[in-house]
Amino acid sequence: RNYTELHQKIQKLHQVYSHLPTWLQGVLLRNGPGMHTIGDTKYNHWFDGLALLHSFTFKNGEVYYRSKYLRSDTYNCNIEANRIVVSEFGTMAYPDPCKNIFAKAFSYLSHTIPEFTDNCLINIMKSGDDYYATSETNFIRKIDPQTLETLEKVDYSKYVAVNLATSHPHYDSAGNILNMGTSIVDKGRTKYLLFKIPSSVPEKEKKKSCFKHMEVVCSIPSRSLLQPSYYHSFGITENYIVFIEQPFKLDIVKLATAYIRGVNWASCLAFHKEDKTWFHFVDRKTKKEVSTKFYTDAMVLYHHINAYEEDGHVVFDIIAYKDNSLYDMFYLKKLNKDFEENNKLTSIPTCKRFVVPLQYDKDAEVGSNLVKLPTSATAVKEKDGSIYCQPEILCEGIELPRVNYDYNGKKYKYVYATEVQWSPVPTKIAKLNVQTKEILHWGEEHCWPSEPIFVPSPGAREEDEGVVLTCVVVSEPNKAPFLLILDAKTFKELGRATVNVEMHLDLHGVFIPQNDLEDETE
Ligand SMILES: CC1=C(/C=C/C(C)=C/C=C/C(C)=C/C=O)C(C)(C)CCC1
Ligand SMILES: [Fe+2]
Repeated sequence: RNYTELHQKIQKLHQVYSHLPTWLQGVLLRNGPGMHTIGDTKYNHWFDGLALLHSFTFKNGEVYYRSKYLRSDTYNCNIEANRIVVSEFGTMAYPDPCKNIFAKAFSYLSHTIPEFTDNCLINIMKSGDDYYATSETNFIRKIDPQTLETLEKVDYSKYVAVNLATSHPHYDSAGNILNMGTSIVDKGRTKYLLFKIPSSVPEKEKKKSCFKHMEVVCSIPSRSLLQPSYYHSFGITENYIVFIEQPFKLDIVKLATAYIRGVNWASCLAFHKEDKTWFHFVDRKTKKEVSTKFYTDAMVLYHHINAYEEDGHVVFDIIAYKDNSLYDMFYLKKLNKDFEENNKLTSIPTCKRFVVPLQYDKDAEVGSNLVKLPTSATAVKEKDGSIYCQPEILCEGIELPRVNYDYNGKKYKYVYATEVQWSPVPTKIAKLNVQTKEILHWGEEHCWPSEPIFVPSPGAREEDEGVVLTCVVVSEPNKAPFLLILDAKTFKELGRATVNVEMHLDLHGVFIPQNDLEDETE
């Protein structure tokens, strides 16, 4: 395969047309796995693919498309060797020992933690005026949001003791990043760290990066020292951080010996269906964890939707599964032509609301439900003082949820998400009203829409005043993919911009308003 040729093709700008609201100016920037074959080698899992960034630029009523592979160290090493030389989630690979920056992986006998990949394929994070491609290892990669060029690599572990970090950070009202990571360096003290990256540095230290000012906000010890939980996101409210310690766990001993055993990282993750799922609430002001033990049954979740406080309760909405079959669905050998028939999810994504009474009557009787809000979610006091929570089901079959971020941490109404049935590929997008459970849909035959992103209109007064953007891949041959713009209120189409090149199925992204972009030099 001639990669040089492919790169040239995808770097070309493609002008496309549509009728758009005039205020919609900026860049929709998205990330996801793009290249799964290198030379004669193939990745095993969809989440392994080399990151491919793509963007839609809205400028004076026109839309321009471009895409570019993230030039990570992983990408460069693989392309140079013309084979996969860096391990990913579902593929174990062995480096060229002599000319490789991943040489540390070879000294695995003396290091517990292998050197991870910087193939940041999951999401985009905003740090001050800068943008980073993110994944779940200790590396993030700065990118230029306009040219999609790859810039410096940042190693979180140089600043705080994390080996893994989520690709779904949160932002406070001042634009500071709040993220969580797991520290497995010191096996006796495995813990989850909540850390903060300031949005700017003091004027006199202008040469320093925001990362030099990173700080640990608090740490939560792992229930199991050798098996910390895996987590893909977390929630925040005005006063609390919501962290779910699920029984889908990473086995540190397995991780440390994966290279010698020749197995992938995915095999170091296991779902313990007999365990419980523990909820942690950290007070953002005092940085102390709420001491009451709140738990629910075993489950697996990737995405938090939103969380807020109401009358002494923390309400949080998530997308949960009965088991970890989701990860298994994305093995590429299963994603063949007949996957829609052959690859049924054994557990459907379910949108669940938990309502947790942080301030409850301490004299309440054992066995009583402590939830005082109108919901079918319960929280029952047990003999030992712990509280067993059961959710209210909001709906089934949605994934890749997004909300109007101005309502993040606050009482809210709307979730925008993709809709999946019993297959991992979304066929519709949905707008769910979490208060009434009413749902609006958009779908068209052979269309596979991406995570929908809500963009508020200027001066919007209502939560759903704005547009929803989704990239649509068309499964029918010779039909072009497109960007779809929906009115967020009605879910009616406002326009579409057709792309004349192939477009890949992606994961997550951001919309960057024109005002947040540095002036373009044409
Ligand atoms: C490389 C690597 C990892 C990669 C995880 C990835 C790539 C997860 C992707 C998750 C997605 C896309 C979820 C969507 O809901 C681990 C297991 C953290 C740990 C070891 C090293
Ligand atoms: Fe995600």
